[in-house]
Amino acid sequence: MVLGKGLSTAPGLKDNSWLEYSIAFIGSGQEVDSLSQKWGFEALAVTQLGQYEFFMPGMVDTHIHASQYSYAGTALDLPLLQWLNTYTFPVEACYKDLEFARNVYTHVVKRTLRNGTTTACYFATIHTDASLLLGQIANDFGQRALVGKVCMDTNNFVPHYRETPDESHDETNRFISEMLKKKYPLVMPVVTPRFALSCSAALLGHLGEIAKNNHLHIQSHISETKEEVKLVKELFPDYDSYTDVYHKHNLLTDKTVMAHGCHLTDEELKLFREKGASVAHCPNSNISLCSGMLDARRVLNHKVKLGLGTDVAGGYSPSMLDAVRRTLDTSKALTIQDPQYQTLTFEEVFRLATLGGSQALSLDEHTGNFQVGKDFDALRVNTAIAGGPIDLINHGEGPKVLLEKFLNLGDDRNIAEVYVAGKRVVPFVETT
Ligand SMILES: O=c1[nH]c(=O)c2nc[nH]c2[nH]1
Ligand SMILES: [Zn+2]
Repeated sequence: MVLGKGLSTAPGLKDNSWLEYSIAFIGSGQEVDSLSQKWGFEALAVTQLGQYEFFMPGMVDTHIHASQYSYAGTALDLPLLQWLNTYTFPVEACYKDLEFARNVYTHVVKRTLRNGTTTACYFATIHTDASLLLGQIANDFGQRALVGKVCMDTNNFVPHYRETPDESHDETNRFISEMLKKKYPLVMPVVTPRFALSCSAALLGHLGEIAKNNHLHIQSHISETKEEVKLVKELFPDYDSYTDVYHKHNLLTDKTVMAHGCHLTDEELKLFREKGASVAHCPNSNISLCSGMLDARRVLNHKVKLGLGTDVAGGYSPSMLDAVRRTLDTSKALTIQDPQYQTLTFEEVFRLATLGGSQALSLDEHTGNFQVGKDFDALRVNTAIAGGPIDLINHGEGPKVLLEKFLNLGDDRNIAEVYVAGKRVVPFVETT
């Protein structure tokens, strides 16, 4: 496949089923005639990219709270635990109201798709029907998504926003079975204990069993702040570590993604690696709530799978381009503290936002890069879009410069089209 430079092309797409299209072959734009004969398509049907355009893999948001989108960009003045009690729990309690849920969830799915998030791993709320609605909306707009009904049976500060252990267990089973019954091609349920401070040991045990028996994905939070780590130690004194709390409840598997991990020890990262669990790096949230700075290089050196997350609304931006920039900023801040530190490169961070994310969600068989057999999840980027945020002063920039400019300066105006599993999902098709 050739990027930009006025040559062609998109990867060849093979009809895989009634809806999904995977990449059948990758060839050079100069070989269109022979490729069209070999693969049986019309050479005229090939998409020709403009000089400053390219296709890139869709971005993977490995951690986003769809239910917190209504207050994104506000309420960033408290540390995590106070922030949850003051802003988050009262808002999440509103998702009992399905019309409220429909409005916010439609906005967040559209906003993230428009910003190039082809795959999202969502937290919803404790409400099963609203969580199912989020799955339906993601499916209707064509986004690939993992959707989690949040589980929490401990909440002393906002007691009307919690479940009994039995409710949480039964409603999780209902959520999973109803979601699987829908047979959405790209939307799946994910078992979602909020975090150890919100869940009794009994509930964690139930959720681990449910995930194991149904081979499901698992998501939660871990070691975001030092205060949280200290409280987990007090609440679970018989465990070796915060990670061990999840591990002993069968919640640390090769389909687990844990958000944050800023304060994980080397021993805990070794356990992550052993179990194949991954970390969602959420740098905007980590800085916005003054939680900590994840040393992403250390996670990578431990060979732990790592993706990026916006963590809306602890993170104020729903855009994965922001997550890319904050990841680079955090890495540079660590370099300021220690000039020997090996700063992440923009190419490495680009990989985290795409392939890294798909690996972190164990979806890399299907998405993350342009490889024959994977689904075509892609952004058509036009760095020179009229009225856009990028001025290309030097003519004839190569693909690497165009990509770096887009990652650092671009926004949704530069994302001309978004494809998920070969289907164009942005621009949106207006239904009325
Ligand atoms: O950033 C976060 N957002 C949340 O909603 C949350 N819940 C537990 N821990 C959390 N951290
Ligand atoms: Zn979160």
